[in-house]
Amino acid sequence: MEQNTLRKQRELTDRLNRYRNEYYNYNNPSVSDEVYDRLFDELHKLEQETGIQMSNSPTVTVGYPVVGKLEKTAHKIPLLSLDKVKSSVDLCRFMGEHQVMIMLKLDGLTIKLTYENGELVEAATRGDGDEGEIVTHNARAISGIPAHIQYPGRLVVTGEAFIRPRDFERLNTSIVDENGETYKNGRNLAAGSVRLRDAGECMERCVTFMPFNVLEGFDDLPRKSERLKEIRPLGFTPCKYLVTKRPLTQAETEDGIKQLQQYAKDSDIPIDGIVVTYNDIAFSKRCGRTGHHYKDGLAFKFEDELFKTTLRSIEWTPGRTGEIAPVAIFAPVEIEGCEVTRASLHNLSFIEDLELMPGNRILVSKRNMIIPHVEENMDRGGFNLEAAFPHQCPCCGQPTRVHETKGRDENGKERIIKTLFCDNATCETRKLKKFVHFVSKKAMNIEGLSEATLEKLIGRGWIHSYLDLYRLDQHRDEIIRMEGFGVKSWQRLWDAVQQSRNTTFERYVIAMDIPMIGNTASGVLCREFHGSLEEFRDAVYTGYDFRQLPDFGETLHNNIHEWFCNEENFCIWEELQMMMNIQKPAAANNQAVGQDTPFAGKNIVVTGKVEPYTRDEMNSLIASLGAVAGSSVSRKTDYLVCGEKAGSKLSKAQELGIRVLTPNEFFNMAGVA
Ligand SMILES: NC(=O)c1ccc[n+]([C@@H]2O[C@H](COP(=O)([O-])OP(=O)(O)OC[C@H]3O[C@@H](n4cnc5c(N)ncnc54)[C@H](O)[C@@H]3O)[C@@H](O)[C@H]2O)c1
Ligand SMILES: [Zn+2]
Repeated sequence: MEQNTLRKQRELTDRLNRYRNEYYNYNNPSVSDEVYDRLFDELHKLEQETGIQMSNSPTVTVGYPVVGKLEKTAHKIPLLSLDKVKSSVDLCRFMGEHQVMIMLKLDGLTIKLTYENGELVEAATRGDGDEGEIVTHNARAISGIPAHIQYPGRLVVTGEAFIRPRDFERLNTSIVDENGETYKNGRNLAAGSVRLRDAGECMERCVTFMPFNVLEGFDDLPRKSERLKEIRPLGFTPCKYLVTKRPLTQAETEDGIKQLQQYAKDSDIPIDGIVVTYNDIAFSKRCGRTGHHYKDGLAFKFEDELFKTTLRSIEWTPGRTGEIAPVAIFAPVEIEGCEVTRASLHNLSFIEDLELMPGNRILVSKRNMIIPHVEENMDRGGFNLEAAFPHQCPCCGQPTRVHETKGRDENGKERIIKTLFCDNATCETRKLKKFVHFVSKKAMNIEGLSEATLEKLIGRGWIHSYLDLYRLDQHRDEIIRMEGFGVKSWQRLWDAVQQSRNTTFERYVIAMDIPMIGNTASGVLCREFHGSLEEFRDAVYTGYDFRQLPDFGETLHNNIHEWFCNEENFCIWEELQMMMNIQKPAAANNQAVGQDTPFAGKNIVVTGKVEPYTRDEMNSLIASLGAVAGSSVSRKTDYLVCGEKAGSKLSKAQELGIRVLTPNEFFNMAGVA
């Protein structure tokens, strides 16, 4: 038992350290803070039981040793973390009779600023508490850090560098991390930005600094709040706080927290809780510390709730590509007033990582308040991959296959991802999903042909191939007699089928379901091959290299060639076309526009705000010029149209020597000014 507890303790320590490294060094954690904090509490409990703490335990250390390339600096006074509580009762107990400051817990990363005789001499991160990274070069790129102050001698302030939620929302559409993925939240982006080596790039990230403590200086003032007040005239904007005048009741405490929360919301300041700290500095010092935190303060953290339930089963359903997707079915839990019983498990690797087996107790959340997500398995152990998935397709009974791809996990990190496949092209569910795709809005857009109706028609044996949809009138009388059908609904359906014959290059290509060819790629192909399906097909047969097209890579290139190599695909491609009337694309009809401007055939990326146009409107304008609207800046980009408050795309374009246009220049050249 003792041995088991110790092993578990070691395992938890290692796991938490792995998460800390991801979080602090790479700004890219693989679990949510809720899960991290729960595991942390679990480890803490075990340590109390065994009386043993590993020297690298996260409960006795802070942050994580830094691995970055920036220069390091030692902290004379260690910068520690905060102890956490989850209830206002615990908070009141902590406050007792003492005067406290109730402050915003800013959600960013800690920065320490050192001034000597009025000059900023160093800005540093917290790092592992004893040693941080020097980020002085970025100080002028962060708002709220005065370079010179009217203060003789030494002044050291600590505070938080953060990105306002509204800025994050705007920036996050264009900024990606080293893996090309967008940042999960403002904290990670702030941490990534402050540690950039290029101050220019940092500047674009709109990072703000707010002090929450004066570490050295104003030594004659006995209270923290007084020292914080004194730095305001020096040019700082300290973090918002309330100072208690007498002991607060629980209701008053909760009220104070609400007030601060509202303030943060109104002022667009990101917080993840409230900090309470004793105001008297001499008393605070006497409280002492642990390896992890000073004992004079506490954090009351707001967290997304996790709901405990039991995994009943895993449902496997093949999709149209043959990939069999797993869904967790669990005992009902009520989340935000809705009963939830299902959550996607994404793929086999996700199940393997969580070691999920029916009967396990699991924690479920609603990520961003919307999508149910299985966060954690509380009963790990005894997992066996082979037993975790069906070896026969649940639909057609054919053997399944585990497919391994180099991919990225849900946080954007590269890894091998295992997915389950049914390779049987005639697998009924696969077939059904293919038809669902074929008739969908983006593809042939046959209105009113629902999945349920398709299932019935396939079940009766009336549709085997897409062509059969256009011959459905052969079964008109039987369809009219079908349950839920009648003359009117048949007529509506048949009209919709007829209507869909008037279609476009893009829709036709999307409907064919070439792997990974969707809206964007089909648009590119349409422009490249002048809206002609024949020209596109001929290009395939003469070995056209699709990698030369914007945003087309090796995989897309191969997908197209492989698709056309399949005899059946090719027959459908040709035969179905004869039933269609393919409309010419707008740009080709409107040659004059396309040829008059320098943009025809060019790849144009837009960044920042281009008033009064929305991004969609800009993209259609670009398309109408016979150009391609790219989503990211690369060597294939010809022009970057740079609106207000541009992000990292601008520096990328400058780096690559790509021509940058102001919106006005662009409109002039396009002749739409
Ligand atoms: N998801 C993951 O994998 C992962 C990994 C490691 C850590 N984490 C998260 O980070 C937390 C630990 O990080 P931490 O040690 O920085 O602790 P913390 O962020 O919970 O609290 C301490 C920090 O709060 C900040 N702070 C903000 N406003 C403050 C104020 N007014 N007064 C004092 N301090 C203030 C300071 O930077 C201080 O260092 C964990 O609880 C977890 O939520 C997550
Ligand atoms: Zn199957």
